[in-house]
Amino acid sequence: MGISSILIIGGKPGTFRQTARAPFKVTYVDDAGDAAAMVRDDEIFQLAIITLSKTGPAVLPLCNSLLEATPPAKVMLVAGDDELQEILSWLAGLTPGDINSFTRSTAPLPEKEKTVTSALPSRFEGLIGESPEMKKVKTLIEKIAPTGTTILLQGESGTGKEVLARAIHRSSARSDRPFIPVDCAAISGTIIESELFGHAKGAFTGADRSTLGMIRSADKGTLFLDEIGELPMNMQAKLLRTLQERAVKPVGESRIYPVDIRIIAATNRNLAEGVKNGEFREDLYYRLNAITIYAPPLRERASDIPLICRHILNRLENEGFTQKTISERALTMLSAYGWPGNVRELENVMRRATMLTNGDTIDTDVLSFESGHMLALEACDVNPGSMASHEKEAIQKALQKTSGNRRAAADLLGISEATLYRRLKTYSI
Ligand SMILES: Nc1ncnc2c1ncn2[C@@H]1O[C@H](COP(=O)(O)OP(=O)(O)OP(=O)(O)O)[C@@H](O)[C@H]1O
Repeated sequence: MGISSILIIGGKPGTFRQTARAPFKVTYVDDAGDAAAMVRDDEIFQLAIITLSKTGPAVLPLCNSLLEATPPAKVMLVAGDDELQEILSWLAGLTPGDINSFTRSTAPLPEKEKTVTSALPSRFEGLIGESPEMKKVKTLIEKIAPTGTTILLQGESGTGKEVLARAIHRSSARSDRPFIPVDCAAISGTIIESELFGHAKGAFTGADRSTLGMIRSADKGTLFLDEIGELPMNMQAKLLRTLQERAVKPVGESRIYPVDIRIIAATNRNLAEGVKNGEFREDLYYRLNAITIYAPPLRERASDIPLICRHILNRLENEGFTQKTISERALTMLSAYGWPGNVRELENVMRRATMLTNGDTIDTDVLSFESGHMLALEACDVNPGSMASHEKEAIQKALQKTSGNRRAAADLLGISEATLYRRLKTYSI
């Protein structure tokens, strides 16, 4: 079944930002009656967290609806906002796989400590790879994670920089405190200051209550600044001051608040180049790259591909896909590919292949990717001609699955409609 979906009832507005990038769907509802209506309307939740101080007597019928739903949801009752806040910061650090172990360990009225301990994921969970390149990275993490040093993660998109950051957090003394990821590229320039540093009530139009901001939400924990190279110059200056003074000044406030955070920053750009071009502050660059870890691209650790594929297949099974294995021939083909999108692209290829495979075993006929990136084809029993025929077959299967709907087929194949049209012409389909 593997529904990665959580319902949260009650709680203070503004406390939920921590789970904004959590790798599962989170739905927030203020009112227990509304929540019960959603369950009656057949919305499926894997876990419901109910704040008792906000729900009153309506909690009983709601619990009944959740427990009687098909499949039944796990229910966790928390007393008030403080407990909810603690659980949310902890959820933000989980992966979809963790959710299963978490819910397995959750009784309707859990003892908090017991639940927390049994749900704690292992340090390197989600960081799959036994190649010499990955082993080097893991050894480095073991050495530097406990020191609390600021770390800069460099690597191409999709190489697993966020996975590495979570592993560092878990291996540190801060592991039971929040891990707050911030995608600097995804927050618009106008709100980034208040998102990061918080704001006072009335600081600007629409600021009807004060907020903590992500930096203070990460107090005693780890702040993961993804795509740091995209941070606007004025925010770079304010971040630098925060790091130097270990204090935050929210927008519209005159006072400053001390914070104790570990920073892990990540970028797929060459930051040193950015400094040279005047796009990134040199002082902040030196502050951030006390230690740099390079996330190796997948093509440089192709020996990890079979392990990662198995991991992805397990994850897909947890999401509700039927169990599949992968043929040796398909693995050989995957190992010959250049993976410009790294592990993220491999996940997409495996997801598509799983959807297109009717039997138990994923084979080469359902693997589709840009053949321009094939490597060393002569080293395996695959040649560019067979690659084209596999691609053609994958397109035909996708069109069959979508009853000829080209847009849906393009989505299934993970390519644009324009690319699909070009391929249809090329292969005379
Ligand atoms: N070593 C790994 N083992 C298993 N899965 C991985 C590994 N590395 C990355 N992934 C998976 O690949 C996907 C991309 O990882 P992640 O978001 O950490 O990459 P990233 O380098 O931060 O990408 P970007 O630069 O685009 O933000 C995620 O779904 C992650 O779970």
